[in-house]
Amino acid sequence: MTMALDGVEVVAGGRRILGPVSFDLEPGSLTAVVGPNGAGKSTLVRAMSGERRLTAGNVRLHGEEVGQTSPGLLAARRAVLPQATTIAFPFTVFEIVGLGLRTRPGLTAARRRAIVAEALAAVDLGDFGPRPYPQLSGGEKQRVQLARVLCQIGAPVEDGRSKLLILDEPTSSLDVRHQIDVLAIARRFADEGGTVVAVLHDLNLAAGFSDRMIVLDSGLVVADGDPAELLPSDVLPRTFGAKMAVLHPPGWRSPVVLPEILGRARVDQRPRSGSPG
Ligand SMILES: Nc1ncnc2c1ncn2[C@@H]1O[C@H](COP(=O)(O)OP(=O)(O)OP(=O)(O)O)[C@@H](O)[C@H]1O
Repeated sequence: MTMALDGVEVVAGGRRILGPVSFDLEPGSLTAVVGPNGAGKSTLVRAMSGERRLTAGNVRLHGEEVGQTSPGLLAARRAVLPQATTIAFPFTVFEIVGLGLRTRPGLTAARRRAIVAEALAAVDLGDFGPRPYPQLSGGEKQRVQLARVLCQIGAPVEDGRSKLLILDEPTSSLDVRHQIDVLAIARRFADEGGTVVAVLHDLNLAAGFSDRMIVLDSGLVVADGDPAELLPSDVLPRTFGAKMAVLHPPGWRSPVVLPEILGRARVDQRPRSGSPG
């Protein structure tokens, strides 16, 4: 087991915003965390990464409590792509991505350059190294941050331990092709023995790339299972308060869901019979 959460609770502003939550993450898996705005998804991933102090319970990474693990050791075993990263200084893309390698001392300068170049190529930013980071678009910045995280984490498995990649809305600023590219990188990391947990708002992307979907609502896990089974169930419409149409494209691994309003919108926009125009 890579990570174990046991009775995790977080209280903030006088109310419990997460928990109690208990589950395990296994090597070789990609778990999608979905849920409405304010459900506690970011709080959960920050608790998992050791960035958020727990009010109760514990989070163990390979048996060691993350709250008790040194920052250096944590950085070598898990990497976190946060929801937003603000960097105002005119660092180049090379410099930002290279920051990920601070946790991997002992590499030669040539090796560091090669790793950074490889990570940039993986996120389709092969030519972006010399560019000033603040000038990039939102989606380009998000992919630079993923490259930094990939540099930090290195191989999916080291010393027999599965490394943990924690991604908070990694596709929020990305076009459809780059959404798929980024989740394919995460999928590959899991297929090679790493462990991935990703907060995603796109339920179809979540179902397409994950082996397991955890649905969070009001700080609690309301469903946890195979996305192909969860998508057609009543859990998602109930949790999100949105009617959903379930489609089963022939040959697809998982069904897809669409908000029902999409099917009606064009009809509703047509002029009513008898109305002017
Ligand atoms: N420090 C804090 N003090 C008080 N309330 C907080 C604090 N941090 C988070 N919250 C509240 O806890 C709830 C969960 O926040 P969180 O950011 O984890 O939600 P989320 O599921 O990631 O939402 P989104 O989809 O909008 O990103 C929200 O209602 C938020 O307002």
